Amino acid sequence: MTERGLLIVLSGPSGVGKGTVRKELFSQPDTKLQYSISMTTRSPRDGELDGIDYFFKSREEFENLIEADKLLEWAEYVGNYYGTPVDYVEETLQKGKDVFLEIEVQGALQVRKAFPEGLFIFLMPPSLSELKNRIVTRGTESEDLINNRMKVAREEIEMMDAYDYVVENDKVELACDRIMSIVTAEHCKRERVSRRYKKIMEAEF
Ligand SMILES: Nc1nc2c(ncn2[C@@H]2O[C@H](COP(=O)(O)OP(=O)(O)O)[C@@H](O)[C@H]2O)c(=O)[nH]1
Ligand SMILES: Nc1ncnc2c1ncn2[C@@H]1O[C@H](COP(=O)(O)OP(=O)(O)O)[C@@H](O)[C@H]1O
Repeated sequence: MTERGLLIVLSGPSGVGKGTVRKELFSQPDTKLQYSISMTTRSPRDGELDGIDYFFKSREEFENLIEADKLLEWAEYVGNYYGTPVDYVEETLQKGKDVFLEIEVQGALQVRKAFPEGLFIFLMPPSLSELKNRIVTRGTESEDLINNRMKVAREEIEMMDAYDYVVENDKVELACDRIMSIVTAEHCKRERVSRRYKKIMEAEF
């Protein structure tokens, strides 16, 4: 039987660099991680493509997915719905592959309930002023939305204790290295536990 893959959840406040870090991780040709593309009712930003960045849905379509139990988790975040397709996650883990979710805090806490064995990583900005600086520099949000996101960000940072690891995103490459070291260490730990478990179960009694 194939060992199930590891579910890796990366979250953190808006603007901390989750998307940037995730793209950098997935640009590495030897990556074995599988990215789960989320559903959202947010409008595509310039350059974003349906089925690549997100599956873009109407509110009605999204609510139908909730009704049909097609989402592992979902959350309403700054006026839009975001959610993770459950079938993709389940099927990929079943094949023994690691699935990577990049989601906000409310959703991560729901995943924690469904997958307590998952690996939960919180991406932290070097400071709140640097966080605001990054959101402003990205230039995708109006002033109102930026203030809204900063308010939500403070509440999100308070939730970091619910995660297994906190990783600082000072430099993108360093944050990626830290995340990959955590994933590698977690695999080693699970293999050791699994070998010990097999040894106990196979022993004569
Ligand atoms: N709960 C949940 N959050 C998601 C999902 N996909 C993306 N998000 C999060 O929703 C928030 C807003 O995403 P987005 O509008 O793309 O803005 P950005 O990440 O700040 O550039 C971010 O914190 C994302 O990580 C999802 O499937 N579920
Ligand atoms: N380590 C970093 N140092 C400086 N700027 C960064 C870093 N990581 C991300 N950024 C910038 O911060 C902004 C927000 O990053 P993004 O990945 O969109 O954040 P999130 O997905 O968490 O909302 C972008 O303009 C991005 O280029």
